[in-house]
Amino acid sequence: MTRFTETLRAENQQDWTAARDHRFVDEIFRGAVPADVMRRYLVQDYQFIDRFVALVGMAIATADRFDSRIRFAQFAAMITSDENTYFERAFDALGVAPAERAHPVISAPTLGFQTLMRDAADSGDYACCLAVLTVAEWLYLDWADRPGAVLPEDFVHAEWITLHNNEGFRAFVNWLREELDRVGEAADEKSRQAASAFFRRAVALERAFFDHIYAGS
Ligand SMILES: Cc1ncc(C[n+]2csc(CCO)c2C)c(N)n1
Repeated sequence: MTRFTETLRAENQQDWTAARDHRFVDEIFRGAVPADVMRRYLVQDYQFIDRFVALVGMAIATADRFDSRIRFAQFAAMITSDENTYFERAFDALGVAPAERAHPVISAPTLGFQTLMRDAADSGDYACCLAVLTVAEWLYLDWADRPGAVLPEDFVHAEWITLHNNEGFRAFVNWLREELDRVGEAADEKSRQAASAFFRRAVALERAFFDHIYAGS
């Protein structure tokens, strides 16, 4: 039987591929993302984390197994720890002012993501939470995973790649996919449809997010 996550990706192949093979991805591997584009990207991306952690919280609450709760709890601890100072260092290197880090004008795709994550959490449905989390992680592993690629010199570019293609991240994405396969295959058709709709919205927004950082440059 085809994996549920494979079916979901295939249903969204156009947006998925457009994101994975985006100009941004090509440029970041060459270390050639223009500074103003990288600045816009990271400033907007930084506005994700709050709703993202809330969504992980709902996944912890709605998971059907203790083991799954533990996985997500450990993931939440990792993404909220002080260990990763990438954004701070990147903002320093790119000269992003404090107000722009804390309270930027929120772009339409960022607002779309915030709404999507809120909607998924409000659904109180584990498969719907998983669908959104899986896209956010799996699509990033997919673009960042270029075996043998030489990393760019600038850490702003290089670390954004290695954050999304390291072994720990890969293992977590593999687990997320297995989890969504398992839960999706056990769900009734109506719940599966609901999770599919969240997956679709997430993939479309990932593409729109990459697109919009180039608008106007
Ligand atoms: C638009 C956008 N989509 C997905 C990710 C990937 N991502 C979102 S939260 C998270 C875990 C904590 O870093 C990861 C890997 C991103 N950064 N920006």
